[in-house]
Amino acid sequence: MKTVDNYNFAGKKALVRVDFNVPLDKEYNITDDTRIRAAVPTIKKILADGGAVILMSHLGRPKTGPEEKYSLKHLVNRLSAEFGTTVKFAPDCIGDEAVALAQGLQPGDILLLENLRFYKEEEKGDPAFAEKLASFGDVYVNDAFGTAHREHASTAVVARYFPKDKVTGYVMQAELDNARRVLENAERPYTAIMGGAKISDKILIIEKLLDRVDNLIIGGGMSYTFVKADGGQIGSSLVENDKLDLASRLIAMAKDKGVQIMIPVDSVIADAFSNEANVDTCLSHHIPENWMGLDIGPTAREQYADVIRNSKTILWNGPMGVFEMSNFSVGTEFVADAVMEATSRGAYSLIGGGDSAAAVNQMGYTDKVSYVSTGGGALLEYMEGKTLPGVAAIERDDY
Ligand SMILES: Nc1ncnc2c1ncn2[C@@H]1O[C@H](COP(=O)(O)OP(=O)(O)O)[C@@H](O)[C@H]1O
Ligand SMILES: O=C(OP(=O)(O)O)[C@H](O)COP(=O)(O)O
Repeated sequence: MKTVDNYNFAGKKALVRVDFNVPLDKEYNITDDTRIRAAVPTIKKILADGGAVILMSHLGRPKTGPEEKYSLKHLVNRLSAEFGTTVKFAPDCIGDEAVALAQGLQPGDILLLENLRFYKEEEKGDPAFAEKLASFGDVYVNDAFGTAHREHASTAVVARYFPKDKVTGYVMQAELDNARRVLENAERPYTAIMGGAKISDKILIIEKLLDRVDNLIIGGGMSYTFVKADGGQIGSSLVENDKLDLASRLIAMAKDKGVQIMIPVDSVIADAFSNEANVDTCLSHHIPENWMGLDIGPTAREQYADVIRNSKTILWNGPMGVFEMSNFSVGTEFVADAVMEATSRGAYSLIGGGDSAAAVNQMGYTDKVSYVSTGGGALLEYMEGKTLPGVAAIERDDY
């Protein structure tokens, strides 16, 4: 492996792709800094060698250019405090100002570039955009495990401009080492728990996981696409209508493969997406019009906890409900409790994803599970046996 440990950064400018896609509240305070803390050792290694660091990341999923709530400037104070230096900020990730700031960097300096996704070229993997980013550094470091499943300009394409000087960081190495252990040696019963809101990304992964797991537990916003596909009435719950056929096929496929697929029998419902909304409980197949499922219900909780407690390997990505709101956090807490209990009895529990890590931290369980990964989708894709583009771009000489 080409890693930061085998590279001397003295006198070099390191272009470091990190995953600083952290949750922010309405006042733009960081509500969970797991991904920032994770990136610190790599940055410190570069600085200790006598290098300078140019940090680049995305934040959220901006659709049409710059937006205040997706600005990485909200992270500057946190980073400056962490490193005991004033972290410089380029308010545009490319262009004259960024060029001048990068050129002026001295050993020990840190520059943070504005959100790469303010340019559509980032997600398109545009080579000209990647080349502009590449011009800032002498060496490319990819430490963004959470985004390693994306073949974007900054996560993969940029590596082409550093044929000899490209390495992975400590986050990437630790994550891959840990995930590989589970991938190659999962004790049974093996249970995957999937939830959250990124349905179209994660539903595709289920098919591959069906070849590996004994139980597949579905919760969170993803549930209602399955409930609707199964003929249920889901009110105004989150749904991806173009994935209904796929959801039906997955239910049938699980039966064929002898995998127990679990969809929440009941849900906590609300008449608005708010903690102040009216709240009730009902069967997930009979959610009234204009009400939405925002958490798994009391029966589903018990059923899920039962299966989890009896598992020997647990892979969990995505909260069971809108855990950020106290009225809809019980399902996630229940599942977290069961994961913790199974772990204390010797199971290996791997929990991944920005929001999932935040949920586990919020409950104080981080040290009571086997490993908390900074990646959600990336972890799942790796666990289905895929080569991650962000890793391939570093490892392959011909990328
Ligand atoms: N039933 C639901 N309806 C709408 N959103 C939900 C529901 N359940 C969970 N969510 C939201 O899903 C988000 C996390 O999804 P996701 O990004 O897929 O997870 P992770 O970041 O852990 O990979 C959380 O913000 C949570 O509020
Ligand atoms: O938060 C992330 O992934 P996750 O929600 O799967 O944990 C990563 O930063 C990737 O973000 P993306 O799914 O918008 O490419």
